[in-house]
Amino acid sequence: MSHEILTPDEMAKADRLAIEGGPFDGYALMRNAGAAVAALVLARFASASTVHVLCGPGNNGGDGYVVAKALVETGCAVKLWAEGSPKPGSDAALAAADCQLKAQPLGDFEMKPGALVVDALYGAGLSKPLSAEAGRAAQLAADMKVPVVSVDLPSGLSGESGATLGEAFQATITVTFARKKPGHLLLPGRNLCGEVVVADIGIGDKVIDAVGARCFENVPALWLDKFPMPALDAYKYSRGHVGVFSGGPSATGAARLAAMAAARIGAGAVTVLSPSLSLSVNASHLTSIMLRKADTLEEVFGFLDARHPEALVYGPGLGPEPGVGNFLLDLLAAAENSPKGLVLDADGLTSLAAQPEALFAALHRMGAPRAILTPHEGEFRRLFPGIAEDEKLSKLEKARAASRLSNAVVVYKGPDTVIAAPDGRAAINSNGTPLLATAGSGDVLAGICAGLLAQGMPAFEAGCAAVWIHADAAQRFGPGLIAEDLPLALLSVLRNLREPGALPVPPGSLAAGKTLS
Ligand SMILES: NC(=O)C1=CN([C@@H]2O[C@H](COP(=O)(O)OP(=O)(O)OC[C@H]3O[C@@H](n4cnc5c(N)ncnc54)[C@H](OP(=O)(O)O)[C@@H]3O)[C@@H](O)[C@H]2O)[C@@H](O)CC1
Ligand SMILES: Nc1ncnc2c1ncn2[C@@H]1O[C@H](COP(=O)(O)OP(=O)(O)O)[C@@H](O)[C@H]1O
Ligand SMILES: [K+]
Repeated sequence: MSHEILTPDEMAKADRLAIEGGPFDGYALMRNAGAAVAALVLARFASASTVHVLCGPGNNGGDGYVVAKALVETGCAVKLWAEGSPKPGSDAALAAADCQLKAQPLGDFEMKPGALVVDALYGAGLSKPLSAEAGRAAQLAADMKVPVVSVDLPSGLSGESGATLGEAFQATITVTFARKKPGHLLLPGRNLCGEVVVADIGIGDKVIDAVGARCFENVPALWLDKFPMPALDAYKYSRGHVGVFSGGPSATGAARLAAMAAARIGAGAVTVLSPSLSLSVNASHLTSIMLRKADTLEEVFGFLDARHPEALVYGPGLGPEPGVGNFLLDLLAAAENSPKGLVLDADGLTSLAAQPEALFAALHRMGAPRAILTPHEGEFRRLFPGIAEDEKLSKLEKARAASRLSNAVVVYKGPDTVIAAPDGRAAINSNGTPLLATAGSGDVLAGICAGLLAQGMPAFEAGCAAVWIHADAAQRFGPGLIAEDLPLALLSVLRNLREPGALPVPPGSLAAGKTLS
């Protein structure tokens, strides 16, 4: 795998293990890193009039000295500006000594239009806000609109959290090493990095495996081998049955969006469970989706006993009243009726904000994580106030803590959606698009999650796949997208995922692209 995401501590461990295992020592890794940045500068910015390399006192600065030396040797005009000087005996000190250019103090930094800035001030070791001089340099680069190549991370950005400690550089391209860090994908970091290029500096996959990272960029390779394929002898119920709870007469659309999405992602049967007052409005809008009256718990149990749905969607359009939450708790308390899979979204989360412990206890009683919670920022804050308010935690750590607490897969939504499992695995999504910021798109996501759960996909992989597919569908549809468009836009995503060779076809299954007609 190459989509692990390493925290700065994990990267430091990789660095240590790589040096112990050879063949590269620390300075050789630094030379490889600097050479990769210099090669990118030459490939992308050959016409820059002058390359200004800004070096800090640590190893990030060490990389900068290597870049400056390599560029001078190819004939580039290079100026070197330094804040502090490397510790004697460090790799960075070796790099500074090997660099023939004399550094000027960063406080005097100036440049002309047409230049390029290589930002090698601070990377993984950022420990405090940028100094006034470094902040001024970042501002000058922004004001003069010169391109900035940041080494490892834009200086001022935390690689751990994606947050800034005061001022930060706005990079055009960030060159990082071996693997991405959370700060490259979490906001606002993702915006500050520009394009992220991962350079191989000789830290092999075995070393990365030994680090044991449990966070990944959410790419199809993470879940494709668990993606459901209908067996040749499939029938509608064996392909998975999803039940979606509908709201009252003026709030039924959300459930239908979820239901359509569950069907489009491949569930063989979908039933909308509707209060009697909403039956006629639901009936007038549903065709292949089934409809069943469910005013009382007994009626819901009747459906569960008769139809054994593999997954339920509870929340969209139900209303935030505590009674909505109590209904769910009563449903979950009846162990023999406990659904195999559950997606809790929107009002299903908000209605339990006054008694989250009761929900978490019920989810723990369900055993292996079979629930997916899909809170947006506000819902997360309501359900997990203690975690949400902890400013020391990144979005990644918050999602992980919430997942452990609730024994559910948590899909913490937003432009940088994080999916976390109680066992510590997590994924950060990077194909999100602001086109998804449209009413009802979350309901569609809940339906995709449930459709995948119902087809037997494990909860973590189902959450990851749903988030990626949802965003890919929006990208493919393009501007003008509204939530109603998303279920149909899934077709193009699915077709692409199922291209011959993209998915393993289990024996006895339909070959990719074939239909049963
Ligand atoms: N890991 C790897 O595999 C490889 C890593 N490599 C490179 O190493 C980089 C990490 O190096 P690093 O650990 O030396 O940290 P770095 O970012 O240079 O800063 C530390 C120094 O800066 C100081 N300092 C911090 N913030 C400050 C501020 N705002 N204002 C002023 N000072 C501040 C801090 O001071 P202190 O906190 O100790 O007071 C310390 O002196 C990594 O990003 C990558 O580029 C490559 O060579 C290839 C292999
Ligand atoms: N700027 C954005 N970039 C990427 N994804 C976004 C952005 N804004 C919203 N989304 C996604 O759109 C969906 C919105 O869900 P939600 O807030 O529950 O909306 P609704 O309740 O209207 O359905 C989520 O999947 C969220 O991650
Ligand atoms: K940097």
